[in-house]
Amino acid sequence: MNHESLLKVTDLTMRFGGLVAVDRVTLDIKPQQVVSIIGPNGAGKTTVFNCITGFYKPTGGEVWFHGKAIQGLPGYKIARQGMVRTFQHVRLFKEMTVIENLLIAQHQHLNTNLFAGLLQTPKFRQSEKKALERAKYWLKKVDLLGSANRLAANLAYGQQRRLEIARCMVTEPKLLMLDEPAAGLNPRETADLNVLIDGLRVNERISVVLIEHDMKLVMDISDYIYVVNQGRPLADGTPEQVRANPDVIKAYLGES
Ligand SMILES: Nc1ncnc2c1ncn2[C@@H]1O[C@H](COP(=O)(O)OP(=O)(O)OP(=O)(O)O)[C@@H](O)[C@H]1O
Repeated sequence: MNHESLLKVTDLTMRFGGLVAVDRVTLDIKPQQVVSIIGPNGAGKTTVFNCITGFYKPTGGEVWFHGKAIQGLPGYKIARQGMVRTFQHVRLFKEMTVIENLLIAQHQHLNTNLFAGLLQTPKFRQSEKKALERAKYWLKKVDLLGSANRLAANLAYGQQRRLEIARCMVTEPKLLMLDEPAAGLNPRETADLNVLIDGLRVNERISVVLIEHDMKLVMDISDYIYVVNQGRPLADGTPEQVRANPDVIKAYLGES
């Protein structure tokens, strides 16, 4: 295993009965890299995410994160090792306020001891204070500080998507996985997302993997791109290399 890698996936395979949804996909994500996975609808991108993040148990292949084999571990254990994700569809606690969403994410992540909470031990109070500071820091970053006490359900769609990213970031991950973060956003919101993701790499020094259909965003933001087609790797390279790859042009870019 290459110790330069943050995430290394080799020959990842996922079968559903007779369907091979993911067929020997290989990925190599370095620290502080933004990497996109692209491909047409049904290519297997979300299934790759589900296998890596522990929502599915892959039927084959290896997943190494930070030097440890993690394939087959449950999602919560993988999340605690510093890999967190968003989903294609917004998944917030809609009946809670914006800031409560960020506080509960930290409780879930740290598995805060309820007993310590009831007793209000100094250690517990200290960690509550830190959790609140982190929540405020991320609300500011995603431009939602003014909406801290609104119900998540009452936010505009673009704000909900930003809150999801903040909810991941308060757990201080090493790797953030975003499933179609620009879907449903207007061009201005997509441009803001571009700046936000770039800031995660530069300021927070984390890596980001995204599944995305917005080619402008993908080409602008990615250090490296993997293309999958019908579950199989089709091509990979820098945005320039992928843009110039005849197979990719034929299969995808030529379509739009
Ligand atoms: N739980 C499941 N059971 C059976 N088949 C599944 C399951 N999840 C995904 N598939 C199938 O696996 C294939 C890949 O689906 P997947 O959602 O990973 O594609 P995708 O590239 O993410 O598509 P999109 O861009 O539309 O989100 C599809 O044929 C899909 O129907």
